[in-house]
Amino acid sequence: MQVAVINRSHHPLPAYQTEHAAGLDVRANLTEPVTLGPLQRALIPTGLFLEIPAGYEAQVRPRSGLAYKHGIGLVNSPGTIDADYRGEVKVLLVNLSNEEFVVNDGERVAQLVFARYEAIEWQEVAELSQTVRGAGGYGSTGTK
Ligand SMILES: O=c1ccn([C@H]2C[C@H](O)[C@@H](COP(=O)(O)OP(=O)(O)OP(=O)(O)O)O2)c(=O)[nH]1
Repeated sequence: MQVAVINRSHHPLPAYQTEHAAGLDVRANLTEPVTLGPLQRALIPTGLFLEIPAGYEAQVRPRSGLAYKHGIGLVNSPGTIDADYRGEVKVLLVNLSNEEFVVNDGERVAQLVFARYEAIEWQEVAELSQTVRGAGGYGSTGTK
């Protein structure tokens, strides 16, 4: 699938790192570093502007390396880039550790996964079909 992109960052376009990688790592496009104290959040610009084909979205997902090594996550995980969005893709980072973290220019802060979605129409009804699960959830099937 081809996706139109304007790259106003000073970094190359995101690229798949391995043959079957689902995500394209996106880099912070910063004029100066951003320091995140414990539990602080910041909207990190990427310099990327997309035109995603109708029927698709881009999910902004966290990177496990940043999460594991530094406790850095996304506030709105996963973020959603709509097909009709023409603004800059931004990454809403949060520091979940108890130490400062500095986001430097070029840091790979998240990954973009492109995915199909279905637009639905509501069919309002009085009752839903019966199932074994019924309304059970939140661990209702056991303790492990
Ligand atoms: O991590 C994100 C999430 C969203 N967006 C952009 C693209 C998306 O299409 C738009 C709106 O996102 P969303 O629908 O999550 O925001 P909202 O809070 O519902 O605001 P709006 O009323 O603008 O839809 O913001 C990003 O750049 N990064």
